Amino acid sequence: MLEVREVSAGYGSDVVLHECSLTVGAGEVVALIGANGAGKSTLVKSISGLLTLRRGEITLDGTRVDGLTPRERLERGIVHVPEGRQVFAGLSVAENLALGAHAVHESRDRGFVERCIAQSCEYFPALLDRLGEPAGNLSGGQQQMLAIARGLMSRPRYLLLDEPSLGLAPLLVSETFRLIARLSQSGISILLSEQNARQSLAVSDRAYVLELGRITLEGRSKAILDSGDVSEKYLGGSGAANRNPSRQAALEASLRAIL
Ligand SMILES: Nc1ncnc2c1ncn2[C@@H]1O[C@H](COP(=O)(O)OP(=O)(O)OP(=O)(O)O)[C@@H](O)[C@H]1O
Repeated sequence: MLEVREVSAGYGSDVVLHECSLTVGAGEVVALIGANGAGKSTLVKSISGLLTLRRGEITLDGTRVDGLTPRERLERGIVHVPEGRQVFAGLSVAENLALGAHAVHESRDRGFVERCIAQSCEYFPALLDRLGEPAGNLSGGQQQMLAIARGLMSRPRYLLLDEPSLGLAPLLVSETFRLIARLSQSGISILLSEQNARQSLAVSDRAYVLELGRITLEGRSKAILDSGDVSEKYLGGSGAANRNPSRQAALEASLRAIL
């Protein structure tokens, strides 16, 4: 089990998360839902190690991991697929995927990497046809698939998906949520950070609602969906991302730190 206990975190003098606690059990899909700016990405970055905690602790199967580097957490199976896809546009699809394998395996053995690519792309057959092309040539939806496939190259036990449906056309959004269900069936535990509350609740076992850096609601996803406890502001759709160049630069730096 992945356990986040009373975690506070932030940037500079700003405290964004206030004593947040959540768990992701083996084989579970857990949704972390909240509006733009609620702190979802900050919580995900705290778990993967891109952000240092101010307070609290994070354990994996009872062992503290919050003192570990992002790479050490990756090696223990905590894999972060960051918001905004962040594929390396100038590198080929295969090179982007290989980076995922190299992030955890020192071996640069070509056969090994090729086997990893074949396994990861079982979920994304369309990528197999385009391995030699620059990732920048792919559509937005395909780049999102590539970002997830790159995460799978690291053989996750706990996959942290940050806003995977953001900016995708409705058909691709549905496809992304179907993919999450398939990944879960293969035994990967998933923390799904999303603004798209309705579909996240539909695909997850349990959910937490994050508002202004605080967990304000938690429970079985179906019960939350049925109860109407989550207001229209969460169920209204995917919302628009709060994008600005400096934030985009910070996101890209995050990706480089993971890989
Ligand atoms: N790198 C950063 N430096 C400073 N402040 C940041 C940084 N990243 C996020 N923030 C701020 O932290 C708060 C929470 O942002 P966060 O990205 O965690 O929210 P979110 O729920 O993931 O929303 P979004 O959908 O916009 O990603 C916001 O006020 C945001 O402006």
